[in-house]
Amino acid sequence: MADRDASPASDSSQSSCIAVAVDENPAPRSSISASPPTSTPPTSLGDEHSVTSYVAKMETHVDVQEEASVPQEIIESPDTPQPTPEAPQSEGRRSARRSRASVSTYNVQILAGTAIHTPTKYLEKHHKNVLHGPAPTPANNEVTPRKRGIKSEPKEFDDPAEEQLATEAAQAAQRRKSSRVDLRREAIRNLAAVGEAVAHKGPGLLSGVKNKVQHALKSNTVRAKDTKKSTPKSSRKRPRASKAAETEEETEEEDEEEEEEEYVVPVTKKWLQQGLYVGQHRDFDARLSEAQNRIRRRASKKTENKHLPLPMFAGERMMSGDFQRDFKLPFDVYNPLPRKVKVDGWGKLSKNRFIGEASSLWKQEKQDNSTCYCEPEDGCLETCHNRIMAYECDSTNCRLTPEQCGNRPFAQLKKRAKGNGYDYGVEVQETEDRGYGVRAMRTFEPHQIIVEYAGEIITQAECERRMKQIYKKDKCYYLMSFDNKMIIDATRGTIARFVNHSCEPNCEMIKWTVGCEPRMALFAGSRGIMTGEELTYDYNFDPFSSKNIQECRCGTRSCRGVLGPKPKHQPTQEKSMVSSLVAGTKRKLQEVFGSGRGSRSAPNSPKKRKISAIGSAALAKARNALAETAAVRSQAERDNAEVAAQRASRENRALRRSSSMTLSSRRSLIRKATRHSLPSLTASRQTTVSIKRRTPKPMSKPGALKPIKSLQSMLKRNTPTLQAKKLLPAASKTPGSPAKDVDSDSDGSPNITPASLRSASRKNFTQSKLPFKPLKLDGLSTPEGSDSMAFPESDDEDAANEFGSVANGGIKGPKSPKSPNSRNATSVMKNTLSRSIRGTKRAVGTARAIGEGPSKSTIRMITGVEA
Ligand SMILES: C[S@@+](CC[C@H](N)C(=O)[O-])C[C@H]1O[C@@H](n2cnc3c(N)ncnc32)[C@H](O)[C@@H]1O
Repeated sequence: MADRDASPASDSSQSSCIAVAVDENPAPRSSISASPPTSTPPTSLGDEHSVTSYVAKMETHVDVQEEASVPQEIIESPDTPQPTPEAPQSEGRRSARRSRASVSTYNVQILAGTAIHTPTKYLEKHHKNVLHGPAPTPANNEVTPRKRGIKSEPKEFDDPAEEQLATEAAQAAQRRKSSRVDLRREAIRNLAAVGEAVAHKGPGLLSGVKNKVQHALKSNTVRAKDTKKSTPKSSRKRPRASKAAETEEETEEEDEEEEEEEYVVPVTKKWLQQGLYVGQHRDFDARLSEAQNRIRRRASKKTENKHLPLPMFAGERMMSGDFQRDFKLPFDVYNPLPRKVKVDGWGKLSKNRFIGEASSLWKQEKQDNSTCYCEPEDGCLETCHNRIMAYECDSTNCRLTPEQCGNRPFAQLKKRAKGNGYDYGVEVQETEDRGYGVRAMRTFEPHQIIVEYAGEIITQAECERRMKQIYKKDKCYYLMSFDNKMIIDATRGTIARFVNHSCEPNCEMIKWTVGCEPRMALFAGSRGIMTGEELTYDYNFDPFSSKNIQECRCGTRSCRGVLGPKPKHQPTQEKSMVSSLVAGTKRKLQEVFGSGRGSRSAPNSPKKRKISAIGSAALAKARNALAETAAVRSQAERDNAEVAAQRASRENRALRRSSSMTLSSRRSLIRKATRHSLPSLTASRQTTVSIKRRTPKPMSKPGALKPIKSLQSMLKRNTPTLQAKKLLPAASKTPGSPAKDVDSDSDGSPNITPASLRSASRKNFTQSKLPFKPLKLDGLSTPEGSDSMAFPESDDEDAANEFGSVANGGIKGPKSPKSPNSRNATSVMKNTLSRSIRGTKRAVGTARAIGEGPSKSTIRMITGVEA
């Protein structure tokens, strides 16, 4: 056998046999340890046998289990027949097992207490061992029979090395056990001390403490049914509380009986097992493995919020219950990543492109220039003339360097576009119910430029063609009318085309002139923009026909309900004002042609015939003029309907924008600066157009006005015609002027009612008498091409006088200084007619421009095809 033992061909089973042989014929252990070369190397000290024979290892374990299950009494009973070494062995195999049992296997790391990794699957078991067991008492502070059985087994070691190892292992085990026992003993001592204290201080304290403990640890209380089963009833000792407790009523004792069955598990730290914030979902059970938790979570089918991990359950209140909204980080820490959204049908253009005739048309239109007179210390801020007029400063119209000048928004934008996504600051985002929208990825200061509305610049004719042919079936239009004859079609354009409408917008679309070219851009409103906000502006929608009116889903408080104007429901006073102006003109025409009551000429005189002939020709013209007036009126009515629809929100916004730029405030300020007594027409959609002397307020918006001491001088320099202000008092003293009406209010803020306007129209549009030509405000012209804000020139004054003379007595009336008696009546009438019509148109245009403010009078979205 020894030969076989040394044989290189022997396998593990063979070595098992060898072990048996060794037991029977004692031989030096060293020969046994000479394992065959095929065996695995030892994995631990004293493991020689186990590594050479897997079966042997298992057997050892079985033996230990068997011994452990032998009751103590049986082991210690003298009656029990004990196997003696001399006892005959029925099988050699049995004795082999016995001999192997004496060779215990040890894991050095576990013995030394350096084993740091415990597989998760053992955790629960370990957890139970440590936490779930009943509190030990000194009485049961003894080793279990199983362990005792192992330990008490006498061991005989042939090999001194082996003996030493066994001794060391036993000591290590003892150390571990004793430290645990020490802790338990200490805990028990503490409990005893508490019990004593309770006994001295009475039952009140006991019940108080008991309640508190029960309350605090209620959530950690578990039933120990399984433990109860395994533990003999006699060994389950509850801590004796006190004599007082014993005197409690039986009912209480019954309760206690129930409570006895429960024991408290101390609160333990839930260790993170992987990743940051692991186990932060509510149903996480620290005693289960990650995988088990995952399975449980899936089984529960609860939808979990997938946002960034939170501190344990923080914000849960916000995300559930009444709030029901997703968690959002504060804006100042929130920095969304730029995303690129691909939108079908969007051809990107980064700057305007003139199409067809539009280019030549634009060049034909002589653009006004503006120059600023700012000093470097002014920095082209609120007081900059260019800024007021919405002109961008550049080297041609501003003396400041780009660094000094603060009125170059489009240049700023260009620089910004070269940066990264955050610099650019806007991105397309899909909205819930309004298609795409645009949101801010950064903050914008009040009135700061955000993005340019650029696209193809087309003529009105081209726009109509496109609408009828190309965009006929489209639901979204990207057409923006920003000039009398120009339209920006941003179907191919910048991202600004995606900005949605809101009745309470946070941005404004404003037309600027940059290097003699019109450009449109979205500017932040007076509140500024926060990161993440959706950008909106008021479309001032022109739906062309009622068929194209779309429902507004802006969801704001003052939502008008539709993107277009609301259906006409009530005639406004503005409308009546416009109609009365037109009616007044008609009446005058009738007066001119003799049908009026004021005609004094003889019915059949040659003069009358001549006049009548002239009159009939003029009448035809007048009819045409009336038709034109009617067209103007219908347009005005349409606008009025829109005005009515927008009134509420405009008023609100006007209030909010008290410090922002309005057309009227511009005019008011300019007039104030030039010390004209002419009151400004307040941009208002009220039923009466109030004329007030306003105290200009400071404004921060680009192009806004601010009371400035230098403005007057600047305007003097800039506008020589303003020198004519000296003539103003004379003008205001003109007989028949509405000066009395205007100054009727004691506070100097008179109202102009439709009646007074009517009388004003009869009395030559007294405003027209102003002998100066104020600064021409860009973007205020009527759709017909006449500049509503340009006051009549000197010939208008003449016309007005002539008109006045007609009104005051026909051709026989007072003569104008520039209308000699010899002037042909025909030309007088022609002039009168055409000017009266022009005056009416102007009045209508002015009335329209009044509530619409700068640029906005013409800037509007267009949708749908003309009905
Ligand atoms: C210039 S586009 C704006 C971008 C558009 N949402 C898109 O997806 O392309 C104008 C169109 O957007 C929609 N829209 C914009 N604002 C809206 C609002 N407040 N309510 C409903 N629809 C709106 C309308 O269909 C409108 O014709």
